[in-house]
Amino acid sequence: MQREVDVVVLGAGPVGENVADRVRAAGLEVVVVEHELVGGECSYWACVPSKVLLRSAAALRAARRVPGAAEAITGDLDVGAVLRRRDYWVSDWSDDGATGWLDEVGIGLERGHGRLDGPRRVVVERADGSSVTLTARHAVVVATGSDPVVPPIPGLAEASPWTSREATSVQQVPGRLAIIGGGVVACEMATVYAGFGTEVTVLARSGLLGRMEPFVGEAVTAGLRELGATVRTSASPVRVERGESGEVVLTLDDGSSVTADEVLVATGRKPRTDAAGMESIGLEPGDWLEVDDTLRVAGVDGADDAPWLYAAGDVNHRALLTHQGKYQARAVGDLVAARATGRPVDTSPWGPHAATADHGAVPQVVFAEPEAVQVGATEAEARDAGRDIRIAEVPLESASGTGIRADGAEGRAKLVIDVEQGTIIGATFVGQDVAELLHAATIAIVAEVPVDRLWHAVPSFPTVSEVWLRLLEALGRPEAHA
Ligand SMILES: Cc1cc2nc3c(=O)[nH]c(=O)nc-3n(C[C@H](O)[C@H](O)[C@H](O)COP(=O)(O)OP(=O)(O)OC[C@H]3O[C@@H](n4cnc5c(N)ncnc54)[C@H](O)[C@@H]3O)c2cc1C
Ligand SMILES: NC(=O)c1ccc[n+]([C@@H]2O[C@H](COP(=O)([O-])OP(=O)(O)OC[C@H]3O[C@@H](n4cnc5c(N)ncnc54)[C@H](O)[C@@H]3O)[C@@H](O)[C@H]2O)c1
Repeated sequence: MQREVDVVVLGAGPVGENVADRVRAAGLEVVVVEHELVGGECSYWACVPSKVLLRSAAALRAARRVPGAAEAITGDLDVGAVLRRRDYWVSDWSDDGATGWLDEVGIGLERGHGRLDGPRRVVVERADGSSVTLTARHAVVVATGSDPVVPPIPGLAEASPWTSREATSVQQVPGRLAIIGGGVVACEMATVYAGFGTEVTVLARSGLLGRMEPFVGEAVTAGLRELGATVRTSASPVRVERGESGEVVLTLDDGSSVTADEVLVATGRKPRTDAAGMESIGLEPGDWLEVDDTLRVAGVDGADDAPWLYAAGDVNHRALLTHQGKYQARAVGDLVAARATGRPVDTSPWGPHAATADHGAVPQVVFAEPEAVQVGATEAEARDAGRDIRIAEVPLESASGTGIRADGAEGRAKLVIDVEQGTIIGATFVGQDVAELLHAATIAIVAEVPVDRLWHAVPSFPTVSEVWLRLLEALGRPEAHA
């Protein structure tokens, strides 16, 4: 079967859905191709279930830190209720709601495995063995996301390790969980399972959350240990074995071993481009798709006269985050629609058709214990880039709102300021509930607000946001100009 449409979107995760939404809003005919669930990894096995699994224990910990509320807590975390709330949020792994929305807005859905088959063509193999060839009049947008990497540690693959999928869709909580990795998934899942009462051992070959400011990893290491987890840094498994009893034994490089009921691999992601027909258009299967700021894929057959292949979301490796992928989706969806309908195109930096923020303004919240958030550059990244910078760094509890919120609350806040520009280029916060502090920093970076002007952005008393004032005080009041 053959079908011609304006635009084909390969992959209906959060990013593919948003591309299709923008293209459809411009009146074009668009089909999304999905071989699993509409809504993608984020909705069913990643962001949504993980944050729901984290939330109940975080709320309980927060209440325990407030005398008066703490005394009202009469029991422990109800893990069964947490899992049921997770099941609700993932719609019991049904995408009926998502496909209903596609119907409502007039986006076509082809269920099946899609692969490129030369310029502008996508072949979809359906579950019943039939296939359809979709030809795109204007563009194909690849939004196929990423898969977890399982490192080649002897015995690991044979030991049926968990990936983030099993960890977020768990029905029977294990008594002991070993986690390989020290990144975001490792820290969030260690927080979830330690909160459930599981004996958690994190095996990180270096410190935790190594891409953030060093104080973040230190705070999360301490936070996880306080929850009862064992955090072993400089520890690498060299062999993994699941015995007949079902236990998993991990032998480490120092000769010691860890025994657990399950082992979670949290060692990064690889692109879903291995079985997507990349070779048919001159690209290498299994590679991340390199794009420019308009999300156009480089080095593609048949694109000499007019661009036709774009990639958004995890698959382009710019930022493996739902919100950033959806930002790219809005830019590329509108760009494809503008090009197709002859409307003006603006790919200039910060224009509607460019994903400029990907370079220096990507926000991320790590929902660990404690929360850790960052936008823009760390001090080390700024120094490596040769920038002339100033640093402001203060304890979170220097704002009285922090102490009112929770007894014994501790944390840290840090700004990286470009001296020449006089603007913030990086911000990091760690501590309870800092997630909601982040967007102010993102706005300051994207809008390039002069730090001197921030003295006029007055945070309310007594909120945690007053830490912004403490940060400005650390930098000093601006001088009046003669
Ligand atoms: C445990 C975990 C927690 C996370 N938490 C957060 C968070 O809190 N916040 C955040 O911003 N990010 C988070 N992320 C990252 C986030 O999940 C991803 O950045 C996001 O899912 C990327 O969206 P996407 O649409 O690019 O890819 P995906 O969500 O992976 O969607 C891609 C879709 O394409 C389909 N597909 C792939 N290949 C084909 C093909 N050939 N044919 C047909 N269909 C295909 C897939 O089935 C899938 O539905 C988390 C990730 C993990 C693993
Ligand atoms: N809250 C959020 O925003 C959120 C939550 C979860 C995941 N994510 C996204 O998902 C992506 C994947 O997360 P992740 O934690 O899997 O990756 P990551 O890149 O954050 O961390 C990978 C970790 O595994 C370690 N590692 C890599 N190879 C290893 C090996 N062979 N042996 C031992 N350790 C090894 C690394 O040193 C690192 O500590 C991230 O890029 C993140 O952006 C986001």
